[in-house]
Amino acid sequence: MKTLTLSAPAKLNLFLHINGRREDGYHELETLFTFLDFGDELAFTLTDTNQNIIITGDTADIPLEQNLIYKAAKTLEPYKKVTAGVEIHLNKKLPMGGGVGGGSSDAATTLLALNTLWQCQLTISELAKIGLGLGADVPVFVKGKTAVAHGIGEQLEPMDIPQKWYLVVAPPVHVSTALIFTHPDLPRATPKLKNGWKLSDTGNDCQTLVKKLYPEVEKTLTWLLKYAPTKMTGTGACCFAEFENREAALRVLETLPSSWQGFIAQNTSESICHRQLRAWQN
Ligand SMILES: C[C@](O)(CO)[C@H](O)COP(=O)(O)OP(=O)(O)OC[C@H]1O[C@@H](n2ccc(N)nc2=O)[C@H](O)[C@@H]1O
Ligand SMILES: Nc1ncnc2c1ncn2[C@@H]1O[C@H](COP(=O)(O)OP(=O)(O)OP(=O)(O)O)[C@@H](O)[C@H]1O
Repeated sequence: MKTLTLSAPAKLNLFLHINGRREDGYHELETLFTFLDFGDELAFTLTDTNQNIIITGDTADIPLEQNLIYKAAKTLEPYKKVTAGVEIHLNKKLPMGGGVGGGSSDAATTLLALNTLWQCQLTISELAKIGLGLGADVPVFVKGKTAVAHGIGEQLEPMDIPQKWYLVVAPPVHVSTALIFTHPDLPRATPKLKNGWKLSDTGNDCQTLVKKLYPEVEKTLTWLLKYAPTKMTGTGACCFAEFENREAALRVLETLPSSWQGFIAQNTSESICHRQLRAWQN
């Protein structure tokens, strides 16, 4: 059996507005998702042992039952049309809980890969619906197109945006998404954008609160802003600065303080996972 190796790319929220809070505690969002050509790598190999889902690689810190890769595979099990288990090897490159959606992207890549390998024959829309049960950010990775999202992040309107280079910096702090979304000081009443909006008029509604609670995030934003337009992604802690070309981004990466981790990448209108999966199928 051949091994199917796919990326689980990072996402950036190029803006993130919170428009309201729903009765179930989730928030109504308006956010622009794009994908980066950098991410985790997952290798899928079918095994003879039915009912068996084995995860190897960089998963040591995550209990199996909570691992989004495992959860995604378990969710697809009832749909499989072949008698086979799977071994999934994870090469983790994205900071965990960093706002770049690493866990959600791993889950989406797992759904897409196993839908093919296990011949589940689910459509992308059906997979996205299943993915929403794993996390608000999973559907956008399943659909794999740069998009403005509404609802809790699942109503997606694909959008063409220019390709840029990004320097993404992960300060050494972990921000809990749930903590930010339950905080009394989070602004929750940004109006929906009107037609003709410009990216320069948008922001991240979580940023002021996260800066206050995590001074390392404030330091990172202040440092990056010396070089380029900068925002935080998701609920942090990662921050990204936007550049017109690779060389400019690389020059700033080379001067990054040593306690911060960073990488540079380009945004892609389609997730690289989708491109790789198509190439494998043909
Ligand atoms: C903020 C974003 O990162 C933007 O991309 C995401 O919407 C978060 O997506 P995620 O990590 O997949 O979120 P989930 O795992 O579904 O939810 C984590 C926690 O975030 C809060 N949450 C998440 C999404 C949303 N629209 N409203 C929320 O209030 C909920 O309190 C939930 O307990
Ligand atoms: N395979 C996985 N990779 C990363 N995190 C995982 C995975 N499985 C479960 N998790 C859990 O999910 C949490 C959130 O992970 P993730 O990296 O998606 O956060 P994030 O980048 O902040 O995403 P978001 O922007 O969607 O909030 C982690 O703290 C971790 O405990």
